[in-house]
Amino acid sequence: MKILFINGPNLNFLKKREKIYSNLSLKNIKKKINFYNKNIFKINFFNSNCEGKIVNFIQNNYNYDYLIFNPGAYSHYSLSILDCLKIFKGIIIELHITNLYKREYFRKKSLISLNSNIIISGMGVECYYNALDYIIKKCL
Ligand SMILES: O=C1C[C@@](O)(C(=O)O)C[C@@H](O)[C@@H]1O
Repeated sequence: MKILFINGPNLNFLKKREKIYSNLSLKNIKKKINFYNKNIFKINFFNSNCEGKIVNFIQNNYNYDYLIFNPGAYSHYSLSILDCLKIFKGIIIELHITNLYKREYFRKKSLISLNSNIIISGMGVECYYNALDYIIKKCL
């Protein structure tokens, strides 16, 4: 099973951001997730603060089985990422550490969700591990 694991802008600064996000860094999360890598799945990690780089990465790997994706602020306005997700062949799991519905009005709508199969929002950083657990259970 081949999984893309993408984080969008400012998630590389997770630990330094507002308290609502996490006291773990993205590096720590990746370390934990690496347990699943090779042992169970082939996971391809990517994070970027640049919209075009995210689009390129998805295009180059459009035939993966799953995409676990926290698009960060791009969730709310990136048509180019939405368009590019339409060519992605696998299942798209969109993640948000915070509960978007409890936040500012401009965060309540995710454009990306138009093309997501699953959305997890408000579970904290546990959402990353839960997305992987979901995939494991689907494979049983
Ligand atoms: O960068 C982020 C993180 C986020 O996607 C989340 O994980 O809760 C929510 C977005 O609104 C925000 O811009």
